[in-house]
Amino acid sequence: MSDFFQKVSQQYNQKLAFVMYSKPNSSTSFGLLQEDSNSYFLENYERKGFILNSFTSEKKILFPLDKCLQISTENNFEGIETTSELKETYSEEVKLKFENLVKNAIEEIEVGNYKKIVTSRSETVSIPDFDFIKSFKVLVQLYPTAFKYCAFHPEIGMWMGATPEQLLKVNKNTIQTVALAGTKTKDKIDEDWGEKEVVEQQLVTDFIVESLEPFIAEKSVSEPYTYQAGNLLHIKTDISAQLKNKMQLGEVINILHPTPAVCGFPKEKAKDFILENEGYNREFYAGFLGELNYEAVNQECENSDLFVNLRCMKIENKIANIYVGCGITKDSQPELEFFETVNKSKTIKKVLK
Ligand SMILES: C=C(O[C@@H]1C=C(C(=O)O)C=C[C@H]1O)C(=O)O
Repeated sequence: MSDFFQKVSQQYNQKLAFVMYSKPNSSTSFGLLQEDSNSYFLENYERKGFILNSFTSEKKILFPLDKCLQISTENNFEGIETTSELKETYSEEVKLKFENLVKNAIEEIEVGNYKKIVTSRSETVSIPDFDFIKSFKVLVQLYPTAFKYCAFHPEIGMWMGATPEQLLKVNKNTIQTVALAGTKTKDKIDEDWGEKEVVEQQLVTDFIVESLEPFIAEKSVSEPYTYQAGNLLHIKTDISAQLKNKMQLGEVINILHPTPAVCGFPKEKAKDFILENEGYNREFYAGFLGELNYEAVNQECENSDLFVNLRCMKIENKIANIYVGCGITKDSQPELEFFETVNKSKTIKKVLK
């Protein structure tokens, strides 16, 4: 085993916090190994470190840079098997329960209370022979364009994922974000997007652009385009702008998170619907994670690189809890939405084989 993974493995054996991650299109994995057994939480957005922020923002775990050993490795993991087809397995009971949640959301949207609600579910898979280092390597190999990570913290256990969605990238005063929504499988690449997906994604773009307006200048918004994430395709719009005041980073994050891509619109009402109706705790799923105020090499500035925690799982006692959701609008069909979550769960299930 390489030195990098040996250190991570020792860290885990001592039940000390760590995170390892590899950014989109990068050939490097980074690790932060916390040197003490304290729990650190983010109190303000001037801190430097790796943050794991829960969906409701109740928990903001920080791996402070000044308390961590920083390590890295090149991603040339040889001999890792990454190709295998998955059987679809789900119970009728699970399907019915999710379809009822979706129906409930559609009814609320039809009476005009919401424009969009993102409903989700968690699914458990038994993993008696799970090896987190091997699974992380497979994630990195399988999803080069995603943000891949594996984090362990005594407060929250082990989480792992490969997300296609950037929440916010900050470089000097330039900020970048995306509106990502609408889903179909890769084999439908030549079919046009349906009206439902186009409307659903535009709503995310409009929310982001309108709510960032007071904080930004010189914005640039791309045309929506098709973006591949594993076996799925999404509609994506790239948004960039100049931040008027760097001190407003925390406010910008609070405005963006959770976006209508993972929560709904109007935001606070949709969050309440989710908390009251989903019937389970999302914890860190659909929260965000990543680098906060890292010193950029050769630049006199600090950079942040944050991602929405999607296509992820929590590992607990030889069980993987996989989290998957989908955006519901008035035109949603409950059964199709259920199958969308089944397709999304394959991203993670592939690394459990
Ligand atoms: C909610 C998830 O994904 C989000 C919802 C999407 C949709 O509804 O089409 C697409 C991409 C993500 O913004 C998830 O992966 O769990």
